[in-house]
Amino acid sequence: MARQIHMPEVTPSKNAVLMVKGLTWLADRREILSDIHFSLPEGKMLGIIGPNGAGKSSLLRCLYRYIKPHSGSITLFGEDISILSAKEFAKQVAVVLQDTPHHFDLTTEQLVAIGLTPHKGPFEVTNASDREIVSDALAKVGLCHKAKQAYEHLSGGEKQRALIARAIVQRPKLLILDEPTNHLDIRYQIQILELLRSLSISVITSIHDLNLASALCDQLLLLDSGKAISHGTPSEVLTEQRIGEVFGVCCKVEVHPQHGNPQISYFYGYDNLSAGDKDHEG
Ligand SMILES: Nc1ncnc2c1ncn2[C@@H]1O[C@H](COP(=O)(O)OP(=O)(O)OP(=O)(O)O)[C@@H](O)[C@H]1O
Repeated sequence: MARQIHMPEVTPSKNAVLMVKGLTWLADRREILSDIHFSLPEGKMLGIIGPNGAGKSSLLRCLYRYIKPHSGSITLFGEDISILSAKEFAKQVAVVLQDTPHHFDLTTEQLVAIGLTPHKGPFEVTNASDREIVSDALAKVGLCHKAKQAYEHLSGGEKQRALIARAIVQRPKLLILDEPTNHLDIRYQIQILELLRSLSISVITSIHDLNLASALCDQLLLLDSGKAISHGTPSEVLTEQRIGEVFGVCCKVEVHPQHGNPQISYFYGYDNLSAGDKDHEG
């Protein structure tokens, strides 16, 4: 049976921060992302969801200019992102990745202060107001007590929170995160996503936990085998049928008693792996 695609029209909107049209990206002559369209309204949080190998990180890499799409366009406040200078781009877009280069020599607060760079002129030194911005960001992610400690000696979850603090300090208009909750315990998963929501900036984040995505994202974009299968509110995207088709699992979707968005319960003992095993392998 043909799968139903649920994609609203991408209409140019005055308050769209980001507009993606017809984005296609190939690696080794294989189409990894196929004709992706979506737009992100200002101040909203968009969760990119989908099975392993669906193309979530590849899409984010196109958005933060690590890779160049083979066709299609990406505009930020109406401007093609490929023509922005590195500094101009960094003033508007901050990125938090899972794997970051080692920062052996830096304390946590020094790492966070790197986020100030796009807003400073050459040779400008850190002043009292910069230090306040850094300590504010450390407080927001619960890391004040680690300010003077070597960043390399933080735990995986603490490093992740320090990187989010660095992105906050950058004061971006758009924040792009690749699985920011990966290393975090459940308390910090909720806290960090709530923090991101409270920043009043537009956020695009890939996320594996569908219940967390449902609770905290305004919109979801569901990818499968490099194609956008569905885009809309969590209630529009997270249906039992679609989750079954795309992830190959059996589930029940109910209304969450607190936030009213879908709450998914998974059933065990159903071998739907063949239906869900759609990585791009081969
Ligand atoms: N540079 C590359 N060269 C070749 N193949 C690539 C490259 N980058 C990504 N791919 C392939 O593209 C597909 C999508 O990868 P991507 O990392 O974007 O998926 P994902 O949805 O983020 O997966 P996961 O949930 O496992 O992190 C995978 O099959 C991957 O092997």
